Amino acid sequence: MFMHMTFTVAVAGASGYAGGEILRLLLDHPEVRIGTLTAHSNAGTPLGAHHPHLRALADRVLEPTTPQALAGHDVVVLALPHGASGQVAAELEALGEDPVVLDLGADHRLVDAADWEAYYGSPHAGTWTYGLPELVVGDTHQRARLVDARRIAVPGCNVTAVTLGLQPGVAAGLLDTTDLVAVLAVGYSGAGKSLKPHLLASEALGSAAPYAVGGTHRHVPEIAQNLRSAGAGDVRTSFTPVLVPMSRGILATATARLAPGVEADDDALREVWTAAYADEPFVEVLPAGQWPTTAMTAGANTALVQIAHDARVGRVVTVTAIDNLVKGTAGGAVQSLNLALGLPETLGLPRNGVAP
Ligand SMILES: NC(=O)C1=CN([C@@H]2O[C@H](COP(=O)(O)OP(=O)(O)OC[C@H]3O[C@@H](n4cnc5c(N)ncnc54)[C@H](OP(=O)(O)O)[C@@H]3O)[C@@H](O)[C@H]2O)C=CC1
Ligand SMILES: CC(=O)N[C@@H](CCC(=O)OP(=O)(O)O)C(=O)O
Repeated sequence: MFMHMTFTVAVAGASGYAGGEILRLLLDHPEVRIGTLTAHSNAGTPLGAHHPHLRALADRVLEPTTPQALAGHDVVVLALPHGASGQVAAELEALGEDPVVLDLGADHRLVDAADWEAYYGSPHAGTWTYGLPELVVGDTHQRARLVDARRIAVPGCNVTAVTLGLQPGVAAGLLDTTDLVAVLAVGYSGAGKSLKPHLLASEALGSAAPYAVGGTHRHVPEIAQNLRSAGAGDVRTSFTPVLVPMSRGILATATARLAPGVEADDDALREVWTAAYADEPFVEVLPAGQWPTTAMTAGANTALVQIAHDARVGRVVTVTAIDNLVKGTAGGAVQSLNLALGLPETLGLPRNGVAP
């Protein structure tokens, strides 16, 4: 049993998609009181102008994102563009504040500063405790490190899907990680709420569009970092995201050759994946023959996984569906926050999607 306590949570970037989604979840979280909400260009406007579905907070006026506005809370959520979150976190610390800070952006995810500089082209802000409880770390899981953590770097949404799909096979030594191929169907909310001409409905509806092709996507080093944590040596991933006309969701198809000398059929693979996630509240391997869809995970903090062996080409095929805004961002953040605060990991988090 845990002691009931109320934690005050400030959300920076509350006008955006990730900020709005964590507010949706926190409004139904029994141990949380929502404190200051901030924005940037939309400071001074009411939250209801940006998230009409969050009716209980409709009249809350967004303050400018300053360390002073975020001070005095138990928890601060940074739902800001990368670069901005590192700066705000440093300013908050300079003020002598030590809340639990969740960075939903990329600034504190990577361990290797050279990786950061190569993919983001700016100085590295530092490395925080990585917020993927299910990540395999040697003989244990990342959740052990999240208990009592004060600074949490929430993973990228594409990374979450690819990591959860491949990780059991990597941890069991079944996969050749030097030849990974990941192709993802990605919903538009992943790109954030700010106006981008190629995301206008007139451009995007009825069309599928690849982006960050040819190994340039910023999630490539983060995937490698996670799979190395799970036991891989060299990790090489061909990573291609494809925007598809849906507002939420990621369907990640990640494939790999079996490691030299390993033989496995569908049933053997399913046994490994199922055992790996048997105790996970938010990762499910579907029954044989059933494949994940994004609709099955919409609104839920659940990742759905299926595996097959394509014997003709000698590749293991994993398919993983998540809601980018829930398990891929805000839900994963609340899951890690629960661990950091000593609360049950599943508190306030939906497991079932809203399909159709
Ligand atoms: N969307 C997703 O599926 C995912 C997002 N993330 C990460 O979460 C973070 C937020 O993303 P998302 O909500 O989608 O983005 P949005 O564009 O929807 O929201 C961005 C938020 O940050 C504020 N903001 C913009 N520029 C600045 C600045 N220079 N300084 C301070 N605040 C600023 C905006 O305020 P205003 O409205 O006032 O301009 C807005 O509140 C990003 O780092 C993103 O990479 C991670 C995983 C998935
Ligand atoms: C559709 C779209 O653009 N999606 C984003 C995913 C958002 C995310 O995870 O971003 P960060 O790692 O920067 O936090 C992308 O692929 O970059």
